[in-house]
Parts: sequence; C-alpha cells; structure tokens
Amino acid sequence: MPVQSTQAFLTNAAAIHKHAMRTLFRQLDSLYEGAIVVDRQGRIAWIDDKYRAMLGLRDAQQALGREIEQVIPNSLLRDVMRTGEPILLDIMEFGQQTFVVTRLPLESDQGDVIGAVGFVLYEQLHQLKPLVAKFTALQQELAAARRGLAERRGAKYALDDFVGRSAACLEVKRHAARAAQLDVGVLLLGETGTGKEILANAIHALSNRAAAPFIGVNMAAVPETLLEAEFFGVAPGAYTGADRRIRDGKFKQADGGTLFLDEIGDLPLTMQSKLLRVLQEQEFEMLGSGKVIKVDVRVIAATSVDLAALVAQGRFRSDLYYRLNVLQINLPPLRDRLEDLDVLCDALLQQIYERHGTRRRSMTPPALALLGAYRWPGNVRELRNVLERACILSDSSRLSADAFDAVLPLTVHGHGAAQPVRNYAAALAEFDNTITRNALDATGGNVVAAAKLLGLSRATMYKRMANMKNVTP
Ligand SMILES: Nc1ncnc2c1ncn2[C@@H]1O[C@H](COP(=O)(O)OP(=O)(O)OP(=O)(O)O)[C@@H](O)[C@H]1O
Repeated sequence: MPVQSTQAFLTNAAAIHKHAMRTLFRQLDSLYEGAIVVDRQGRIAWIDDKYRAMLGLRDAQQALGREIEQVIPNSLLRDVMRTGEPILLDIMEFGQQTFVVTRLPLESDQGDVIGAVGFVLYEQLHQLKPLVAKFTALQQELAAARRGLAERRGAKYALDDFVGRSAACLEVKRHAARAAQLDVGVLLLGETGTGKEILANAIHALSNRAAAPFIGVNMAAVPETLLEAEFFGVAPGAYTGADRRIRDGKFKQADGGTLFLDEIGDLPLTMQSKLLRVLQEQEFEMLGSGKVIKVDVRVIAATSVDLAALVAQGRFRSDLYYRLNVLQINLPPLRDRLEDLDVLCDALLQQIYERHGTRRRSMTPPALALLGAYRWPGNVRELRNVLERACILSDSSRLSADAFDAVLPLTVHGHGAAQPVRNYAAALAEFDNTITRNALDATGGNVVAAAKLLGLSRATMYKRMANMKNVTP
C-alpha cells in the first residue's frame, strides 16, 4: 500500500475497526467446529448442524427449547450470562470428547444480556492437542492421587486388630462397638501403646462415617504456634511466607468423617476454647480468609494423662472435657491383662513376619513366662518392639527365653550380680542413658511418648538423647 493511503487508512480508526470485525467474523465462521445459542433462561435457541452432529443428536428438534445442561452437562453458558463476562478459551469435556470452546454473552442494543453463544473451535483444537493431552494426563493423575489420599485417609484398623480376649479387652471392644453406633464425642483413656489409635480407627470403621476420611492429629507433636493452622487451614497469602495455595486444615479434611485428637491433654488453653466453639457450632474460619466453613465432623479424643485432674487444676476447660467425654473408654495397660500375652505375641509375630518376610516364629512357654514378669511401661507397642528385636537376633523359629536376654530391659532380669564401685558422674550418666534408651525402646522410638513416660519435657528428652549419642560409641 502506498505511504499516502496507508496513513489515511491508519488515521481512520473507525474504518480499521469495522474492517477488523468483518475479517474476524469471516475467519471465525470458517474456524469453529460448531456453535450454539441459549436464551436468557438458559434454553437452547439455536444450534448448528456441525455441533448437533458432534453431540450425536439426530435433528435440531432434539435440542431446541431444552435446558442447556440437559444436552451439554458441563456447559458454562449460564455462568457467562450471569457474569456478563466472556470465557474466551476453555477446555470442556463432553463424554469421552474434549472440546476447546469460546463462550460469549449476547447483548441487546441497550446492553442487557439476552443470551449467550458458544463456539467449539476446531483449528485450535488441532494446535492445542499437546495441551489437551497434558490436561487430560494431569486430570487422570489428580483423580488417582485423590483416590490414593481417600484410601490413606480411611480407617487403617478394624476392631479385630485390637487383639485380646481377656475380660477387660472384651469390655473395651463392646464399648467401642457401641460408640460406633452413636454419633457422640468419645474419650479414650489409656497409657501410651495401649491401642488408643487402633480403637479410634475401629470405631470410625464401624460407624456410618466409615466411607468418609479418618484424620488424626497429635496435640503433643504439633508446636503450639502451628496448631491453629493445622486445625483450620490457611488461606493463600494469609501471612508472610504462607503458601500461595489454600492449605486445608484437619477439620476440613475430616469433613463428613472422624477427627482423632491424640494427646488431647496437651492442647493449650487458648486452643481449647477455639476447639470447643467448632465442636458446638460445627463451623470455623480458615486463617486469613474470614470465610466461615461449615463441617460435619465427629471427634474422638485420646489421652494418656489424667484429664479429670487437669480439669481440677484449671489446666483443661471443663466444658470441653464434658463435650469430648460423652462416652469414655478405658484401655487397660498390658500388665493388667497379661492373659492376653500369648494371643498378642501370636498376632504381633504374624505382623512382623508379614512385614519383614522372614521365617514364622512362635513363643516357647519359658519365653512367655519371662515376658509375663515384665511391667511393660510402653504396653503393646513395647511388646511389639521387643518381639521385633528378638526376631532379628535369633535364628530359631521357636523363640526361647534366651532370645529375650539382650532385648528386655534390665529390670526383668534383676540386678543379681554385685556392681563394681564407680565414679558417681559416670554412673549417673549411664543411668540417664539406660532409662532414656529404655523409654525410647518402650515407645518404639516415639520421642514425644518417651518424654511422657519419663515425665520430661520434649526439649529435655532431646537433650538426653544428644548426651546419649556423646557417651555411647
Ligand atoms: N490391642 C492391641 N492389639 C494389637 N496391637 C496393639 C494393641 N494395642 C497396641 N497395639 C500395637 O501397639 C502400637 C501402638 O498402638 P497405638 O498407637 O494404637 O497406641 P496408643 O495408645 O494410641 O499410643 P500413644 O498414646 O503413644 O499414641 C500399634 O501399632 C500396635 O502395633
């Protein structure tokens, strides 16, 4: 184009616009693979033959006048009318097919939205194929991850996993089965390693919430400053360093299911009132969002401390205590149900065999008698740990009392031999090491539980462990 006329053309903005629109519409007409129009009520007012054929409709009459979603379930044309905003490029699924679509609102001369038009683009579909393939693959991955998460979030144990046939154990199981029928707060009381988590899982699995998630939080393991975020989640950018994505809290994750609050006695007072509010109202605010989220969650709490004593000392809110304690189940320590030792050993040895794939083992009567003489401060968890180590150290398929010599803490063997006179500091350090190691053994390496057993804070426990490393080669 000569310079003169180009300039004339460029200065005439209205002409350019008109020309561009004519070109666009001419091209669009040959670009799209199908088109559909809905009226203000979201009913199909017009559909072209190409779109009709893609949707598998015999004639236009099968579509005209019907609600758009009845014909195209994933249509967003109604949203376009509601917002008045176009959706210029989107991927829409229709059965097994994936369409790349454009949606525009239709306006009257007065600017009122009177309907919407949707196009399926076709040239672009070809060009966007790698993108569509990636989108489909990502969607499949997401679905698989969601399925995996749901499985992992479900109950890990059933009532049969709570092993024992003593009267005390059967009583516990009877209470648990009853608790499953009632949608009320349950409080599980028992020393560390008595199976509180197993029982909480089992109650969930037997309840009519079984298909929904079972989510656990250990109050002793989450630092006080993080508890609120852990419970209620964090909105994107709620504070400096917060994730740009929403992080759901445990209440949201457990929606429809059961939330297991382990070591509830460690819940700080400030969080106790917040927890009480959620339990009463079944709603909470996600941190940094101000949005109220409604949930339907059943809470099972557990503790190894005397919660009633904490209430008496004013360290645990009595109203929260009553709310959690509608039904109480007391789990007996292992030393009070030693008649279960043989069935427990059988079940645990079977688990060890399944996990490690080594040979099947059984117990000799003297070995059982030796285990029966021990006090088991770490309860069934400690028993499992002791059996596991005996299996590693012994080649025999029948575990004799000897197999436990190097495994059981000193107390069970007694201190018969005369002890040499030693330097006081060295003896004290050795004593510290021994009880620290014993507590860790008793709890299967669980530092929080071991600190509890010794009546130490977590920080002191870590200090002891560090010292232990310094002394022990
Ligand atoms: N009744 C039981 N039957 C079979 N195994 C059990 C039983 N009780 C406990 N265990 C074993 O002990 C381990 C610890 O159990 P669990 O975590 O349920 O105890 P807990 O009371 O919740 O302990 P903590 O108070 O330390 O959290 C389990 O992994 C399981 O191997």
